[in-house]
Amino acid sequence: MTTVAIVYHTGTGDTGALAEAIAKGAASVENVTVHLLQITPQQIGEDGRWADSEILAKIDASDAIIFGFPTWMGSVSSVFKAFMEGTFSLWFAQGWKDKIAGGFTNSASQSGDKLSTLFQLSIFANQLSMIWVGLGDPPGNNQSTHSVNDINRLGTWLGMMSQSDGDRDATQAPPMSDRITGERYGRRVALVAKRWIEGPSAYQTEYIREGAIPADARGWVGQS
Ligand SMILES: Cc1cc2nc3c(=O)[nH]c(=O)nc-3n(C[C@H](O)[C@H](O)[C@H](O)COP(=O)(O)O)c2cc1C
Repeated sequence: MTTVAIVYHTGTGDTGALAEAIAKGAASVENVTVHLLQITPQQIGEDGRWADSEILAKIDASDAIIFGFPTWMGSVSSVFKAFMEGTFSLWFAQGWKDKIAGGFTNSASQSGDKLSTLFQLSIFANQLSMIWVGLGDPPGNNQSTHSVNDINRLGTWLGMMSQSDGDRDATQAPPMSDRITGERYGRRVALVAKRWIEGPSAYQTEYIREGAIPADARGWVGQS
């Protein structure tokens, strides 16, 4: 059995909706158990660092960890930053060395400087000597025939990015194309982790046609 933990912070639920999509994708892989773990301000101590032994035990027992947070002020959200700093003793012990890592972030603007926060996160994972897994799908929405309904519509590689319109709540934002992209990313990380645990026979590379438009994404953003 391979275990994937999705550890995330969300302020108003948008990043949480993406975390659920990623969990769904990871859980679609046979023999994979998924823990969906939310980081909250209540778990932060007086020293400003995150601590929660129950959640930490579940993360410790996982083979892969996918981290997620909203991009705030062009940076990792403060609550998630407290989580990162809360792993300081783990860094000393290199306690997550050789676990598989992935990451996602969500914000209101198309760019919103999200790339800088994925940089921050990938450096964090590498400081812990984890093995980073990028998105693995080609960029969408970059030709005249493409649209916002494309998988990977924001065109990123380092990790998963989504965008949530500021005037929509978490039932609609991020849009379906981002949620499907998230599902695919969760599945990819779970497959890579499974290969890491069970060996090459447990894994087959999954490709996508460039600019593929998922049929059920249409209509979500009001387009036919
Ligand atoms: C304090 C704060 C800072 C923000 N900074 C950014 C930013 O730098 N770039 C951006 O695109 N959106 C920014 N936003 C918008 C949020 O990223 C956006 O509303 C996101 O969907 C929130 O996700 P959540 O519902 O998971 O909290 C900011 C929002 C807040 C509250």
